Amino acid sequence: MTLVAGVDSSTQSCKIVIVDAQTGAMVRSGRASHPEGTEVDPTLWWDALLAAISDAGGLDDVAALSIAGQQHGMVCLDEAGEVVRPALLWNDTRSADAARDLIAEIGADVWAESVGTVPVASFTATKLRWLRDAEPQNAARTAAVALPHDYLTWRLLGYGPANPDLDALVTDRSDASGTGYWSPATGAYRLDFLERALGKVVTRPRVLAPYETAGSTDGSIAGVPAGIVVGPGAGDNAGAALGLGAAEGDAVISVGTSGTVFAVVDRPLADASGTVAGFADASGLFLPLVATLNAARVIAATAALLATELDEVADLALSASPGAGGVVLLPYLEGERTPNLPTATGSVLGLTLANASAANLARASVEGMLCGLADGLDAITSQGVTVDRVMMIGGGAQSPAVRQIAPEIFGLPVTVPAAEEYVAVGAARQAAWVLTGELPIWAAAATEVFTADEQPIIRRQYAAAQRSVSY
Ligand SMILES: Nc1ncnc2c1ncn2[C@@H]1O[C@H](COP(=O)(O)OP(=O)(O)O)[C@@H](O)[C@H]1O
Ligand SMILES: O=C(CO)[C@@H](O)[C@H](O)COP(=O)(O)O
Repeated sequence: MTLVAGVDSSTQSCKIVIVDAQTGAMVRSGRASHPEGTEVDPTLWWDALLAAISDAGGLDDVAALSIAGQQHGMVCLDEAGEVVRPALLWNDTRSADAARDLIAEIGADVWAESVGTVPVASFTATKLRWLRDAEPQNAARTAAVALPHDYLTWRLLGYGPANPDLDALVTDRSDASGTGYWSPATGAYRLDFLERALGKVVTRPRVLAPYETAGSTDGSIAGVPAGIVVGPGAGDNAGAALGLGAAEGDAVISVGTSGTVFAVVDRPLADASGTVAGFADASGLFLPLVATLNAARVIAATAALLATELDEVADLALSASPGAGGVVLLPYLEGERTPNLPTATGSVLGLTLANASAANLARASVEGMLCGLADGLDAITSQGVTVDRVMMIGGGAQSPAVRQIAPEIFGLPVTVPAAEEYVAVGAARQAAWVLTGELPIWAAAATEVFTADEQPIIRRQYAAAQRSVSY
């Protein structure tokens, strides 16, 4: 049996799966935690990757490996291969003003036509503009900019401070498309956009084709044997699409640290409103995507508010009626990206003596979080993307309340595949593709389908609450 490995270096943790390259059957897995915060030293992600590999029993019998990861994070390297400053993550909103400036300079429509996206604080380009203005000494020291998964791939291939070849950095289409200076439509960097953001052009990772090899491990890293073929990797959402085998007609909703809604389509999208990001996918196609900053952790925050556990929040939420008796939670606990409200905070509205209960607050938190994703799904279909099936993944999809309430809000059945690390599975599938030259067809995961009558009151009162709050 030939084994391949896939990694998901996500916001909260690093996960690795080791599977049979031919069938995708799980053999073993491992994980390690990431530090909290919206800026993180990338060397700690590297430490977590090595810890996850060890937790999974090592790579001695693994033939190929790919790394997928959280998108957009700004990893700045100097000429010596040292990290210049902690990486700003996708959910760090300090570059909101930089996003506004970049749009003002050339116009949202030019951004969308040129690179498929309109700047928001999440994207790498806006973080680079922030660096240029706020930390010019660090901008001056920056010789290369990479994304989280690019940095890990580079380190895995034996590069780093001891072997600082910045020209050896590689990435893939899906993650490159989240920078704001690479075009999914042309497959080329817009160096003028990179220069506009950072004030200079620096080394950036070479963009590999979906099944092009990045190289092989060289045996220089303790715990990583020589000769493992390394794939180009992917952004985490594109990795999940590959892991699920998402096809035309499928919309995937991920309830992880971020909330995302995305679909695989055969043409690049350019939404000048900025709501839908016209990303590339990991198979050579395209991945229109809407992201929110507030998803699974809204439920965790509600558990903290109610001084209880996640399971109890779900039980409470399911004990309340649709609409939570009129209580609405606008879940902007980390600011928000869609809608673009980087400085917003969360609000609870509609409280009365009659409805003020733990059950209604629990339901309102699940409803509010899902309403943001339902708005995202609408934005994607309004771009002409056909959706026949909604699939829901991510840690938050393990909540019985999220599963059962989602169809009331989406107005569609919601398919939840068996709990699995689909980003890491997608990376493993890519590794098998790179190894064999053929994208393997793996059996689809078992699924559970959740249905419910649509409850229009939920989105109606959520929309009214949004209109009533000014930011
Ligand atoms: N049963 C559950 N109910 C609600 N949230 C959950 C449940 N299980 C896991 N989560 C949440 O899912 C999140 C992790 O999901 P995951 O998809 O791995 O995120 P990421 O990939 O962004 O790190 C955590 O915030 C965790 O609290
Ligand atoms: O910013 C985006 C997508 O544009 C996020 O989806 C990040 O890629 C983080 O992913 P998770 O850690 O939540 O999986």
